[in-house]
Amino acid sequence: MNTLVDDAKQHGSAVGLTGDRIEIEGGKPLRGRIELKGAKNLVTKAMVAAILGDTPSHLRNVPDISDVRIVRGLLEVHGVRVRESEDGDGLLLDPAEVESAHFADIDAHAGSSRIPILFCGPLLHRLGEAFIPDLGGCRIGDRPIDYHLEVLRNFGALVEKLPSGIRMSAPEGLRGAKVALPYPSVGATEQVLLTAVRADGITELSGAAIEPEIMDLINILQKMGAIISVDTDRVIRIEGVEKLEGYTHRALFDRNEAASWAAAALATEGDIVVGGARQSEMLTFLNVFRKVGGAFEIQDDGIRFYHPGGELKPAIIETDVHPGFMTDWQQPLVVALTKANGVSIVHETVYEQRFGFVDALVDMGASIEVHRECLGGLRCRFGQRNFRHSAVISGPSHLHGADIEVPDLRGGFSHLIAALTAEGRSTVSNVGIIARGYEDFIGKLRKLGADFTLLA
Ligand SMILES: CC(=O)N[C@H]1[C@@H](OP(=O)(O)OP(=O)(O)OC[C@H]2O[C@@H](n3ccc(=O)[nH]c3=O)[C@H](O)[C@@H]2O)O[C@H](CO)[C@@H](O)[C@@H]1O
Ligand SMILES: C=C(OP(=O)(O)O)C(=O)O
Repeated sequence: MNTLVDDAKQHGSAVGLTGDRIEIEGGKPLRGRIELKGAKNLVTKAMVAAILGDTPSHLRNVPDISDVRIVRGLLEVHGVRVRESEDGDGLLLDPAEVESAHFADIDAHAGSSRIPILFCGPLLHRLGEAFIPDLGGCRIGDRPIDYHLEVLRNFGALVEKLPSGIRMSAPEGLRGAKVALPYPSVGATEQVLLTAVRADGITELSGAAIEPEIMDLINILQKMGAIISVDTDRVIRIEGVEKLEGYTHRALFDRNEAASWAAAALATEGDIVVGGARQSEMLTFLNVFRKVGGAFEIQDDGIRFYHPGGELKPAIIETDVHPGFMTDWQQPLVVALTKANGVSIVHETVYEQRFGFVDALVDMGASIEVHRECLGGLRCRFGQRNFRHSAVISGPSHLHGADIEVPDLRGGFSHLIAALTAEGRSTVSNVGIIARGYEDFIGKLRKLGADFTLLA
């Protein structure tokens, strides 16, 4: 398994980031405008969907992040020809040669992202077999893939676990199935969609996740020729079809990146216009942002997030599946909550170990305790187990500079914000990990007036 430092180097160098440490002089409000591109959590899946088409696909609004580069490499190993579109804003993905590819290099992609597991359905349809190397992604809990494997077995796939990954085959093809997820997993819902669209017959999925990125994947699949209906109560029905075409699609904006810059504006007492952000996919975030004392203005082509002056207020937040408060939003917002006047609670109900990042905030002077109990109201899956998954944040705290190390993608962004708000100088290392999901975050920080130096 890769170490954190290996991960950081891999992701940073994938996007040409020179240096893996950043020295930040805190205390300057971030001000200005930045532009978002497509969502990491949609774009990478949309790229995989291109394998299902008989003709090339054109995906627009693609961010230059390392997860996209990694999935591009994986697609190329599987015979998909990938090139930039002429407008420089997207990718052309041509799956014509998938059948003749010899994917000898697949092991080189082990541990790099979570996306390889979503290759199963499309590859089983095209080749009758698939090999999935060990997965990567953020280290925020066990991240099992039992739902994925169970779903694939329901479609008729044979699953064989090997020391280096998972081998799958479907000697008799895949057929539609009635599938119920025990928890509305985003990845497992996408697994069902990408497999059911070309399976023989009808699939009914209950307990589905309905995140906006999933809805946009459904838009893409419908453009390709799929028949999918989204019913009430987390039920999705898919009628398998024999043939799908390529698609042309502009990817949904990255609402997780938007929430991160919003939190940065609030914590640094700044004012950031996040170009490309939209209200409807961020309703839940906007409510919380307003309740803690942030202000926003919905514009035609983005959202302005700013600190309107006055005290920030504490909040009780429970992360949840959509339409709840997204788990990927909590880490940047926790930094703003360290500045609020009173006691806030953040109950993480999606991942069991997503508070590793707070140790660094405590070193910087924040008062945060993480408990095993479900604090907040909901009893979640982690309550009677040994996971420290409820954070109590007492503020306001005055953060001071420190040497800190990025633990994962969102935790890393929260560390950047903490350093930007702190008094004095901080050194944040392993920043390459942030390149997994934030396009040109160094350029954006510069544009917003942050005071920093990138170190080798
Ligand atoms: C690339 C991508 O899109 N990543 C997002 C995706 O991750 P990802 O798709 O991995 O997250 P899931 O929704 O699947 O995970 C939710 C929960 O289900 C559990 N689980 C999941 C699958 C499984 O087979 N067994 C199982 O127990 C997980 O351990 C976790 O506790 O959704 C998460 C929840 O919105 C986001 O935080 C991630 O940013
Ligand atoms: C957890 C995340 O991503 P991944 O699932 O790719 O690790 C994230 O985007 O915060």
